[in-house]
Amino acid sequence: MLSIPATPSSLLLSLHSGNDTLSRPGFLSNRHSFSRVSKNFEPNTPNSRFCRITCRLAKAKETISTTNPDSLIKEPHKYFDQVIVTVRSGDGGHGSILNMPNQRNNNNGSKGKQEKRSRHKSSYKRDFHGSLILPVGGHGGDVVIYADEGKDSLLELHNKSRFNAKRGGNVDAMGVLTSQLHNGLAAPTLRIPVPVGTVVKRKRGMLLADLAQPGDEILVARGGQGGISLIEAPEHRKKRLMTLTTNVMRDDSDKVLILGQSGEEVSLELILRVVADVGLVGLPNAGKSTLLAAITLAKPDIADYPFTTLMPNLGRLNGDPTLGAGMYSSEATLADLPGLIEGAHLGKGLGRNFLRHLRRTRVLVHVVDAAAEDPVNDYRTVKEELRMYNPEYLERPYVVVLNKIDLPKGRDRLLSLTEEILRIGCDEVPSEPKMTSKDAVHSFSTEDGNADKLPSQITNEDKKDKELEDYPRPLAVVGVSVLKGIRVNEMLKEIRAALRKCRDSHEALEPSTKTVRAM
Ligand SMILES: Nc1nc2c(ncn2[C@@H]2O[C@H](COP(=O)(O)OP(=O)(O)OP(=O)(O)O)[C@@H](O)[C@H]2O)c(=O)[nH]1
Repeated sequence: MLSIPATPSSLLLSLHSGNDTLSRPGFLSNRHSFSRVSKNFEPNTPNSRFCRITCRLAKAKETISTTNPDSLIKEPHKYFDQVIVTVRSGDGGHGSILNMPNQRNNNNGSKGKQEKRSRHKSSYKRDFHGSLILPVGGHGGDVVIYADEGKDSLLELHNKSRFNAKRGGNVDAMGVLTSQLHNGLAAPTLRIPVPVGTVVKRKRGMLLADLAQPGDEILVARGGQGGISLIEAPEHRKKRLMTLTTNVMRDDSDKVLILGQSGEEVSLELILRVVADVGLVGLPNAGKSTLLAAITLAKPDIADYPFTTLMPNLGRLNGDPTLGAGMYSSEATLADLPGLIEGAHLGKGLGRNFLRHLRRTRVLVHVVDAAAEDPVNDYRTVKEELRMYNPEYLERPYVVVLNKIDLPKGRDRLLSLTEEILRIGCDEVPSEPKMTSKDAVHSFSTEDGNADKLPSQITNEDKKDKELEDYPRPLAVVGVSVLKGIRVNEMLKEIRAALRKCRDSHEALEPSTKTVRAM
């Protein structure tokens, strides 16, 4: 029987006496935070079988949303790649205090009945040493974050930034040990999907994982262990029981063992780094999204105004058909990044956030509008922004695509533009080893900028002093019209050649790396 007078902040609970009921672990749900528990036996009640518990109801926690939902809709590009979430693993379920069955009513039990019961005892579960196995509370739910190919941004985690795993089940016992007793149910693992390429860090702390491959996962909060069960026995029987099991309750402090351990709560920072083999860069309106749509099945937004692309779009490039059966090995992922403008590395335009998404690419494709006012200057502007953000980007193999040659202005200047662009840069191969695909996948930063320097990038500041002419020339310059499908195959050939070059140099690098490791 449970009577609940309705007062907003506190409840007066009258519980049916059962001392058992009160002492039974797990009876008091941990959803209520008890401020004071007192057993005042009512003097006027006929049998003093009522007790009073004063408690305060904890308000259900509202979902913590750090971001205004309006800004999420209006400015998704500011939030899609970074979020702070709080996760809590489940508490362990409680064990139980049990009595041996023949402890009860042992006054009126005959010798024959006791014998029967002791025979019955042999059906209890026992371990290898013959000791009784007593049920334990269920394990609290773990929290796991995993890379899911179906996710492309962290936006939805801004709406729900708190995750609680379930608690383990209590041992469902009525206080008497029987052979039918089961362990409390283990709570399921709470699995949170994030896009491939998400870096998981403790909030303002250490890096936990880089979920760079589909299916990569990390356990971020371990569920609490379930409590154990103990047998309560009168003093004179304890010694005998100890021969049966070590789980005999010795004093009141043993009750702590019965309670399940609480789960852990952690705040995490999730940072998305787009994972792609090829990064498309260029000024707004150069035709990057049109290019992606022309050679992959991606359907990015395309319009003739700048900054149509607000978030990186990914597309899958089919393998090279000339390779026959091996064509699948030459498949690649392309990332169309929002347009860069002068000052992008300082946060102008859509900001520097997008520059960091080039970090994991191996090949860059500069898309230049050949029909623009000054295409060479546009090309230099983009290269300058890359250099100011991370000079290492200029050392990656790249192809320049002079787009819109269907327009007379573009077509007429194609030759002169190609020559001018090929003049910017040098033939020299940089002395430092180039970033390999593996490095590219595993490079990440604690914050923007150059905080994630690889050993080979330590001299980045020095590199910023170099001119554009001191960095390698493009592998190829191709004139195309991605809209009209003019020379698109030639462009594909050059992009695939650049990818192949990366793979070859990566493979060539591998044996020497092994030698260094062996030494
Ligand atoms: N004539 C012509 N127009 C093109 C060509 N390629 C793209 N365009 C047009 O150029 C405009 C911009 O194209 P997008 O693909 O959105 O350009 P973007 O570089 O992705 O632009 P942002 O999203 O601002 O970065 C659109 O109107 C396209 O139709 C081309 O080869 N020829």
